[in-house]
Amino acid sequence: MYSGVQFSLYPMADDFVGIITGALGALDSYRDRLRIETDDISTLLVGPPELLFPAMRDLFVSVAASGVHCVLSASVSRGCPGGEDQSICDTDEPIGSVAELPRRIEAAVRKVAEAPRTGQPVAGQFALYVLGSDTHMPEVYGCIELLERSDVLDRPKNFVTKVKGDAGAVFEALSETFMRFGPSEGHITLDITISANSPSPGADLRP
Ligand SMILES: Cc1ncc(C[n+]2csc(CCO)c2C)c(N)n1
Repeated sequence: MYSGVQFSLYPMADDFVGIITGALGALDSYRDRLRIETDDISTLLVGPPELLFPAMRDLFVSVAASGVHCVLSASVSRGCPGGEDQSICDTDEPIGSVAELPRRIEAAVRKVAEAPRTGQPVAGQFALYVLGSDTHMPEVYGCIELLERSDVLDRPKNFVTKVKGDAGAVFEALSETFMRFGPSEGHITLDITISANSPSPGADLRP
């Protein structure tokens, strides 16, 4: 199954080139397991689905820890038809609807509870899109139940769900959403925005 992400980091700082280039160094420990390609718009990660969010978390937290206001925008995809290079995406993890929804939510809640915390608060919003499926809403509501039970749900908004909390919990909840919801063989995508250190009133409150 082809899985990967195109993501961009936007640090609101004069030295954005140095910050982005330095942040990409945080991916070095993943380079043997992920195909990584950077261009002027974004960085591509292709590889096992369980590595995509830890890699983005490490990169994002490495920048956010400096206090700079930064935003990460990501389009994550698995099961995209026609993808080449699938063997690098091999995984032993259970993917998608291999069990009834309540069991998958339980397993995901446990994983988020066990995820290491980073001490870095983040806010974000995302949408889960289950493509080519007429039973997508239970999967979306299941994912929102996971967020609520993991204490990272902020609130629903038009077209997206808002999340907040420690980066460790938020990235793990998004990873679990990617791994456990939607059909096992089908195509799903997540459209994600994560922010840290925003000067907006009420943003990023310590969880
Ligand atoms: C994760 C990530 N990858 C690529 C870019 C695109 N980009 C914008 S400025 C810059 C540095 C100068 O080359 C690069 C690579 C991004 N913003 N974030």
